[in-house]
Amino acid sequence: MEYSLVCHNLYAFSFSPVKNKLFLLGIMFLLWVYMLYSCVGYCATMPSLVVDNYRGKETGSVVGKRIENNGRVDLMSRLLPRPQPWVDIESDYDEPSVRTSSRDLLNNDVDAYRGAEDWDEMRGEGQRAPEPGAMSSFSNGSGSKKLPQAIIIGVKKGGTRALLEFLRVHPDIRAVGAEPHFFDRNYENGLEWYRELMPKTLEGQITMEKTPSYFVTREAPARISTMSRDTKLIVVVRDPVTRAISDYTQTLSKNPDIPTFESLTFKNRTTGLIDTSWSAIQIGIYAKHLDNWLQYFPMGQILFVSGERLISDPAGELGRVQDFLGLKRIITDKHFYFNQTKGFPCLKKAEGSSKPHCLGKTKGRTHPNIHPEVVQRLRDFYRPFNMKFYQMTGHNFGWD
Ligand SMILES: Nc1ncnc2c1ncn2[C@@H]1O[C@H](COP(=O)(O)OS(=O)(=O)O)[C@@H](OP(=O)(O)O)[C@H]1O
Repeated sequence: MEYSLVCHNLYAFSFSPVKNKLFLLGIMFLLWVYMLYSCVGYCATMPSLVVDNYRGKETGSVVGKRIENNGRVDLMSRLLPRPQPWVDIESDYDEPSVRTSSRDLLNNDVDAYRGAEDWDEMRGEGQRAPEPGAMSSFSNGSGSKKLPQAIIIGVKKGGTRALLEFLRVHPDIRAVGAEPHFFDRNYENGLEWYRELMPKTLEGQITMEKTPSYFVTREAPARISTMSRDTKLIVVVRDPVTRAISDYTQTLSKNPDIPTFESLTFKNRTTGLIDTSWSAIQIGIYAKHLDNWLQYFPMGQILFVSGERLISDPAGELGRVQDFLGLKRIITDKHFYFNQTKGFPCLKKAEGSSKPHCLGKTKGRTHPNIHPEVVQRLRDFYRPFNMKFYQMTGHNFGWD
């Protein structure tokens, strides 16, 4: 009798509609928590999830701040839609390395006026060192942060952003979107600070960064060699005359009142003496800068990418770079298309996206018309340096 009463009560309890609903809700909640957890784990291990605080700002979110916060907030940031890695993060600070006091402004000294070229969302913040955890991937994914094994060290306006964005398509490359400027401006922060900026990588993946000003920074070769003598160096070089005009165009876009290109080029217009203290001119003397690197690195450890070919045959140049990095040639012709409107090759699918992607509006600007006589004078000026550079690298870049 007692037994049947207990059974009856149990039966009534387990099949009461309220309890049933509560039970179902409980199961659904557990399932939801499980799915959420799995999703976080999955997101964190995806190789392409690179977010930095600058991107966070770009997309109008506070992703950057979240990444530095505690686990719960960090978890939320992972679940938010991933900001696309290319979205107008086209860096790139102006060149501070070749300075003279009178020319600070025109030499794009970041302290004089911080250009933050292309990196629109950084404008007006003043120069500051990137914050660890702010530039790299999600902080809790699998893998570990490593110092870069390969660095794009130059040259400014050579096509460095295009090369890095193209390389990021490769599953074995993880790169910092922002320019860390560690070996020129932030060296005192120490290697640990630098490593913290890097995205997490899995075994076999290569960590990369690009800071074009390294190529003209006197201390950079020794510093990089101290980090690791095995670091692979990549330099994107471009006709120094067009490079100088591109550099000037960038400065002009931010400071429309600067003197003309012509007047900045010459120390003395009548004698035709070139002002080599102007960074736009100085950077293009590639042979001189390369000499400094060769004191610390053998030629075989430096790859020169043609900025011109990166536009006319991106897959060809990318093939060379992948070989140099010891990677399988995964980035090929089929990754690119020529965008008529942009006038440049673009990616059919950018990293982590299924959409076509061209670089932003600050890459591929229209250059001002420069008087042909000035261009000719510059060609004459650079010719011997170019010849020396061809000789040193064993490669004729065809600028003359
Ligand atoms: N695919 C593609 N799309 C757009 N732009 C391309 C591309 N490939 C190379 N380039 C050239 O890259 C030049 C900018 O060079 P950088 O990225 O090295 O500039 S920066 O130093 O980082 O500011 C930029 O220079 P300008 O044309 O003078 O703007 C471009 O000519």
